[in-house]
Amino acid sequence: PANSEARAELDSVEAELEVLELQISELLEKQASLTSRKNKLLKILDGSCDSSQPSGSGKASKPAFSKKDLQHYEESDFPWSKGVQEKMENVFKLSKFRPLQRAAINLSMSGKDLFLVMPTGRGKSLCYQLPAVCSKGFTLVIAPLVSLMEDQLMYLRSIDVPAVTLNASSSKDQSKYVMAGMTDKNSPFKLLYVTPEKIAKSKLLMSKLEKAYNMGLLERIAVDEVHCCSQWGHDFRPGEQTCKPLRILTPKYTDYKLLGILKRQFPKVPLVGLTATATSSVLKDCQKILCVPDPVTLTAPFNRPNLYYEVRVKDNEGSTKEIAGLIKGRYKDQSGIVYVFSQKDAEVVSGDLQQKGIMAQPYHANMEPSDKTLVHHQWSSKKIQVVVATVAFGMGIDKADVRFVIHHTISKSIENYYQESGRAGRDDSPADCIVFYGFADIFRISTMVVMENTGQQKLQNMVAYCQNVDRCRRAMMAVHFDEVWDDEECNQMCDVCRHGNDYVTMDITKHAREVVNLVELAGSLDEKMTPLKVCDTWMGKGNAKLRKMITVTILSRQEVESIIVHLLLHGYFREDFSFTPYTTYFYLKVGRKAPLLKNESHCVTMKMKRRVPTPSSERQSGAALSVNIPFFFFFFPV
Ligand SMILES: Nc1ncnc2c1ncn2[C@@H]1O[C@H](COP(=O)(O)OP(=O)(O)OP(=O)(O)O)[C@@H](O)[C@H]1O
Ligand SMILES: [Mg+2]
Ligand SMILES: [Zn+2]
Repeated sequence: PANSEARAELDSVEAELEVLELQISELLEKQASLTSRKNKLLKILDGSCDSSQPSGSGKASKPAFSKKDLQHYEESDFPWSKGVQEKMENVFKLSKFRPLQRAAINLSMSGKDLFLVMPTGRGKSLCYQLPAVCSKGFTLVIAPLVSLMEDQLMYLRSIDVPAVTLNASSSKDQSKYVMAGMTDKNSPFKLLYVTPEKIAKSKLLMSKLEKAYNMGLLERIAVDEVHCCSQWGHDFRPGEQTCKPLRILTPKYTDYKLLGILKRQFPKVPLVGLTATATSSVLKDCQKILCVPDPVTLTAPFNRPNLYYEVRVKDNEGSTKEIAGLIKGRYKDQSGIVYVFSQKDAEVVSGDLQQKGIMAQPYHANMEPSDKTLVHHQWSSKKIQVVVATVAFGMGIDKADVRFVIHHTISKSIENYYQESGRAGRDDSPADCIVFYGFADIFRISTMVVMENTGQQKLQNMVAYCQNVDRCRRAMMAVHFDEVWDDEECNQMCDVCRHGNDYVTMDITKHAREVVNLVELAGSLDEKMTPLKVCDTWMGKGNAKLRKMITVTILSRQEVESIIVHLLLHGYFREDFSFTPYTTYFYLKVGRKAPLLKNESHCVTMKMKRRVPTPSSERQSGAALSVNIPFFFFFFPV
C-alpha cells in the first residue's frame, strides 16, 4: 500500500513537472523575444547597426571592450589605413572587408592583443596576413597542421607575399635560410609559419626569435586554431575527433600548452589568437595558457545570410536518387560536397552518383594521402563536380564557390553541422545546405558517439533540429552559439521561414500509449527491441507472439518513425546500448516519463506540418480541424 501511495504521488509530481516544463519553455521563448527586442532598441539608441558583440572577458576586472570602442576601430583614418587599403586591393585583390576584419586589423596594428572568433571561412587569415604585409619586420604564425600551412604558403606565394615555414619536414638549407632571415634587417619574408612543437622543442628557433625581438623585427604573433591551447577546446574540430590520421598529425594539447613562453619572452609583441569555435570559458583558459594579460575579444556573428538551410526526410529507398536529381538539375555544373556517414558510404554513394553520370569522387580518412590531394585538386579545379566525403574532408578546404553541401546523413551535432555546411557559399553568393534526415541514421550515429560524454545530448539536438517544423532553422542554431536570434533576420533563407510554418499541434497520446506499451511488453518477455524492430512490430510485422498482444497501428511508416523519435527526445523512451567486440547495438527501452502515460489525464502532443492537399481545405483549416479529421490526414513530415 505504501508503495502504491508513493507511486500515485510520483505520478502527480511528474505531471506537475510536466506542466512546469511547458511553462519554462514558454518563458524561455518570451525571454528570447524580449531580449531580441531589447537588442533592437539598444541598437536604435546606440546609433550603431553592427550586430557583432565583443564579449568582455571578465565582469569584475576592466570594463569590457564596448560598442563605442569597436566603432573606433572600425574607422579608416589610422596612420596605416591607406597602406592597408592599398595592399588589400593590390596584393590580396579584395575589394572590401568582411565584418570585423577591419577592426581586427586596426586593433592588431595598434599593438593590442586580440582573440578573434569567427565562423569558419569568414577570413580570419587576412586579419594577420594583411598587417604582416604592411609591417617592416615579420609575423610569427603558429598553426597546427603542416598541410594547412602548406596551403597558406602556396596561396601567399601565388600573390607574391614572401612566406616561409619551419617544420619537421623542412630541409637543412631551408632551415638555415629561415634562421638567417629572421635576424636580417631587410626581413626577406613577411610571415613565418611554425608548428607549436617547433616552438616547444627548438632552442635555436627561440634564440633567433629573441634576437629578432631585440632588433624590433618580430612584429606580431598569430596563433591559429587557438582553442587547441585549452584542453576543453579540443572537442570543437570534427576532424580531430573522428578521423584518426588527422589526430596523429594534430599536435597534442601539450605542445600548445607551452606557447605561454611567447608572451612571457616577448611581452611587447601583440598576439592574435584565431578560432572558429570557442566558448568564452575556453577562451579564458587560452588566455591564461598563453599568458595574455588583457586581450580584446571580437566575436563575429555566426549567421551566414547567404546560406539556405533545408531538411528533407529520407524515404525508404534512401536519398541517393534525390541527391542525384538535385545535382543534375538545380546544381548543374556547380561544385558541391555530399557528406556521408562512413568510408563505405563514401564509396557506395560516390559510385551510385557516377553511375548516374555525375562526376563524383569519394574522400575519406583511409585513402592514400596522394589520392586525397588528387581528389581535392580535381575538385578545386572543377575537373570533378562533387566530393562524396566523410568529415575527414574538412580543415584546410577553402573553395569559394561551393554552391551546395548536402548531408546524405545527419551530422553528430549542430556544431558539426554548422561547420560542415558552412563550407558552402564562402564567396557570399547564395548556396544551399540540405540535410537528409533518416530514422535509421540516428541510431547509427548514436552508437558511434556512445563514448563521448555529451555525445547523446548533442545528437539529440541535431535530431530536434531535423524534427522541427515550426521554428526558423537559424533560430535553432543560434541557441548553440549563445546568440539571441531574431527570426526576421533569416530573410526566408530556411525552409521553415520560406514555406511558412504551417503546423498543427497534434494529440498523440493514444499512439504514444500503444507504442510504449509495446516496448514495455517486449521488455517483460526479455525481447530486445531495436528501433527498427519497434517500428515493424507496431505496424504488424515481425514477431507473431508480440503482434497478438499489441495494438497494431494505422499510421504510416514515416508517422511511426517520427513519433518514436519524438518520444525518445521527450523521455518516454530511452536508449540502451549493448556492446559486442565487433559492434554496438542500440535498443529502445521505456524512458523515465513513460509511467506518466498510465495517468488518464496525461497528454502528449507533437507539432506537425499541416498537409494542405487543396486550396479549399486550406481555407477551412483552423483549430476545429484538428478535432474532426483523423490524425494521419495532417501528418506530413517535412
Ligand atoms: N574581405 C574579403 N572579401 C572576400 N573574400 C575574402 C575576404 N577575406 C577573406 N576572404 C576569403 O575567404 C576565404 C576563407 O578565408 P580564411 O581561410 O582566412 O578563413 P578562416 O576564417 O581562417 O576559416 P577556417 O576557420 O576554416 O580556418 C579565403 O578564400 C579568403 O581569400
Ligand atoms: Mg583559418
Ligand atoms: Zn528561417
